[in-house]
Order: sequence, then structure tokens, then C-alpha cells
Amino acid sequence: MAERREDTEEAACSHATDRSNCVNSAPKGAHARHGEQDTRPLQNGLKSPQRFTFSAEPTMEDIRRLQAEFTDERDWNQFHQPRNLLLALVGEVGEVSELFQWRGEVAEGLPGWTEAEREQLSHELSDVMIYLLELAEKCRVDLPQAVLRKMALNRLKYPASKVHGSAKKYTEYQD
Ligand SMILES: Nc1ccn([C@H]2C[C@H](O)[C@@H](COP(=O)(O)OP(=O)(O)OP(=O)(O)O)O2)c(=O)n1
Repeated sequence: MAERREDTEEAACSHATDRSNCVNSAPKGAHARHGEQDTRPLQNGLKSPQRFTFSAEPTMEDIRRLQAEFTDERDWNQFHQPRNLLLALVGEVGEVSELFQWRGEVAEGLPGWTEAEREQLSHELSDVMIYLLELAEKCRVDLPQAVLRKMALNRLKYPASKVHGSAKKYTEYQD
């Protein structure tokens, strides 16, 4: 049975009003080791083989700064205007797609994928992230805060009580 979001630490975090308290607020050992799956039972007895957390660092701002240093060192800012970054981003999304194409449905955790394939995927997803953050920077979008505002809008648009278990678009719900 699929695990309900409300049962996860992440879900508890996403409902908190002071979100700054959520970052790194879990007690030591409460999360899976970063980058690894945690198959320990949850407190309510449910097992959640999907539990997975990211490392806390680097932050989005760290990545923005590292990429800015990378481009400055090469005098590449002249090429990194918003439109070019968007095209580069889309190209890298295409490279992610290539890794999935013709495989049929792929289960969470990518069972059956080789280490080399997983590493390739991590490279392509990183390229997407790098270009996305640089695009946001060049468009003067403060992405970490923008994401929080957008997620708040998403929660309003899709109240859990109304849409639980349904993937319909918000325009398909009757009030
Ligand atoms: N003008 C450029 C070229 C590269 N990069 C950085 C950002 C990306 O993280 C990565 C992209 O490099 P490539 O264009 O060589 O693309 P790939 O690494 O995906 O190589 P390939 O296309 O051979 O898979 O390097 C950059 O910032 N600006």
C-alpha cells in the first residue's frame, strides 16, 4: 500500500508555518543516511522503503555561487544569457529523457539499473539543476523562496481533503 504523505517527516515539515525550523530539524539518525534508502520501520509500524533524504549541503545559493565562479573563470557570462540557459536546460532535460527512453515504466529506486547508469543519471540531473539555478539567477528569481511560495499555492489549489488519491487537474474538480 502506498504510504500517505502525512505519515512522513517531510510532510510534517511541509505543514509547518515557520519553515526555517524545518531545515535540519530532525534529530540525528531520524533520517536515512543522505543519498541512501531507509528501510527501518516508521514509528507507526509502517515500513517505507521509499524514504530518502538529500544532504543539507550544498544549498541552492551554494550551487548558484559555484556556477557563477565557474563561468567567471572562463569568461562565459557573455554566453549565459537567459535564453541560452533555457535552451541548455532543455537540452539537459533531453539527456535525462534519453536514459529513460525505451525502458517502459521504471520503478522508484531504479531497480535493475547499473551503477554506471545511475551515475550517468546523477550527472544529467545535476546539469539540469545547474542550468535551472543559473537561469533563475539571471532572471532574478530567488528560487528557494519562490519554491516555498509556489508550494503554498499548490496546497491551496489542491487541498488534501479534496483531492486525496486523485491525480485530476484542479480545473476538473467541482466546488
Ligand atoms: N557553455 C557551458 C558549457 C558547459 N557548462 C557546464 C554546465 C553543465 O553542468 C555542463 C554541461 O556540459 P556539456 O555541455 O559538455 O554537457 P554534458 O556534460 O551533458 O556532456 P554531453 O553533452 O557530452 O553529455 O557544463 C556551462 O556552464 N556552460
